[in-house]
Amino acid sequence: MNILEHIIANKKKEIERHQEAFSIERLLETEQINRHTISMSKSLQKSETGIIAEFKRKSPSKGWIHPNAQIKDTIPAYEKAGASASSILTDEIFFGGTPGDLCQARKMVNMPLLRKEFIIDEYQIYQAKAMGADAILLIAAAISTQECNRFVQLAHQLGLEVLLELHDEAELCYIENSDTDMVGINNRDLTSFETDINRSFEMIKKLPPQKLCISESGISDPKTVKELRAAGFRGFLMGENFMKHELPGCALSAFIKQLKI
Ligand SMILES: O=P(O)(O)OC[C@@H](O)[C@@H](O)c1c[nH]c2ccccc12
Repeated sequence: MNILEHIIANKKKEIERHQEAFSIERLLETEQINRHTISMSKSLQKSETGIIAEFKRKSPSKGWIHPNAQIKDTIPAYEKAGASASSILTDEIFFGGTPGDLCQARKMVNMPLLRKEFIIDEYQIYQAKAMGADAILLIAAAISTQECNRFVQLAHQLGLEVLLELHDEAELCYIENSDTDMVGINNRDLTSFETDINRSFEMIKKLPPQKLCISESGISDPKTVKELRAAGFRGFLMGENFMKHELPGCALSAFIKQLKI
């Protein structure tokens, strides 16, 4: 079993547990379910920098990055530093996040929030809305094209935007029939953890020119962001580079200053 399969096997059990504790009917009664979401794609389109700053305490590839990071110390600081959006990991076992992290962040900021999760079931999309997310991630490698289309439709019904993550050419078929708002190219191979920024440069040539493209993972240099922007990317998803610092918001602020030079 590769790591992605391992995560998904655990996710299935987690979804069952969550659903038993809190049914879809109950999610539909929560406060955030009717909230007007903020458009992440528009925020990226109008931003000069396009940084999506991620909140991630640990990862399967790096182990613990910032075990005691707090939402209250990080997410408002990301917003103040000029993040166009924030991505919040809600996976507990592998990434050290909690659903409560996203709920807490929602109360503190007005920037768009992406629920970073391994979505394999409609239930998680209702959950994302109830937590206060504005957008969800769908990972092509984790779902079929049929599931992808179904999940995009449900997300849109709930007012959530969709970031569809692709890794290689074989996954281009996922964008053919689905109406995703943003396409992400993950520079990290989720089965081997290797990162290669050239993935982004190669894949963008194959994407329809009108798609809003985001480069994800392994970015640490403002020069790389500038090159990716010149190649057509409008969003840059960065986690470890900020989270490895005691104060991730300060690290983002310094990065954005360098980007503007
Ligand atoms: O910490 P990095 O290398 O800057 O990467 C951030 C983000 O792209 C990465 O966390 C990520 C991209 N796609 C994912 C899917 C699931 C979990 C995590 C991810």
